[in-house]
Amino acid sequence: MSKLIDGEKLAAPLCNAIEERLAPLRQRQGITPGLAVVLVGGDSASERYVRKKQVRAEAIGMNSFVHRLADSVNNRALLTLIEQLNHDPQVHGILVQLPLPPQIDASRVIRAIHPDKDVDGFHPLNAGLMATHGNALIPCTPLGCLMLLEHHHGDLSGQRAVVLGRSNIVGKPMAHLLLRQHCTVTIAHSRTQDLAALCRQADILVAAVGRPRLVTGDWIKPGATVIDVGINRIESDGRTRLVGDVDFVTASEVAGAITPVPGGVGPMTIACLMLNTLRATCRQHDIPVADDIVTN
Ligand SMILES: Nc1nc2c(c(=O)[nH]1)N[C@@H](CN(C=O)c1ccc(C(=O)N[C@@H](CCC(=O)O)C(=O)O)cc1)CN2
Ligand SMILES: [Mg+2]
Repeated sequence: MSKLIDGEKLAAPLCNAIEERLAPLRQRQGITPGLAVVLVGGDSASERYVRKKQVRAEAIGMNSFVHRLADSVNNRALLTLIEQLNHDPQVHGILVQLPLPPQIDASRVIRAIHPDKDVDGFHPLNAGLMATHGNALIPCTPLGCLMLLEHHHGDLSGQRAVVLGRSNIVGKPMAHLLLRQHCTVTIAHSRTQDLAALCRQADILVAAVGRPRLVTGDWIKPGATVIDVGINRIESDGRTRLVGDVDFVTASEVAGAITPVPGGVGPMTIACLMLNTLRATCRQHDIPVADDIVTN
């Protein structure tokens, strides 16, 4: 049986370390980091994730501002709100919860967020800086995956990594982060031929395709480290269950280490958002950025 990579266990000390940095910021500089989350519509999963962000931010002593907009909102109203938040000195981090309804131009919305406040790291400037080893705000889910990998796997240099999925939110930034750690990286996707054979070559396999239990044990190299980013709700035995992109039962018989769903990547996504909000705050106030909390 493989080792379980527990996301809650790593997220908790990370959040504690961030919380410890907030007291001196508040006492010596009078600064409380502020996170603004924009939620469009009433999607229940998005509601839950936004709530998690709000609860965690408040628990560690940040200010949290949630802006709810109707599902029918137009581009102009959303862009106007972002412009206000860009200029609000109480707000150090801005994110727009995805997905957005079809009438909204998501890429224009992301580009409207000031790059210094872009705590999701989705703005093209941050994406470009990350790809060129610059000082970027890094997308929370891939950053969390990297921390889990480094914690459990140690030095990643020379490891063969396969990233399943090419989204701007997870797949592409994950591949860049692994490359930065000197892995040999392949990005696989729906058109990749013989996906199973490719995955079997991976020392590190990151699955982020949104296909429930796609990756089974026979796709995994014995001893590999498997990071499951998928969060899929499926009906099973008359109830709704949360499963990943990896078939945990068969995969855990082969992998050396594996993240569960829930309790793996998800908690690290939220913790890394707190870290990005702290980093964005420090940068906006020209305070040395809390880089010693984690190094990547
Ligand atoms: N603007 C953004 N939108 C979305 C992002 C993002 O990073 N920025 N990522 C996902 C959703 N997401 C954060 O927003 C997110 C997803 C899941 C979790 C999480 O804690 N998952 C738990 C299970 C929770 C459940 O019961 O559903 C876990 O895996 O343990 C946190 C954040 C898409 N949109
Ligand atoms: Mg507390």
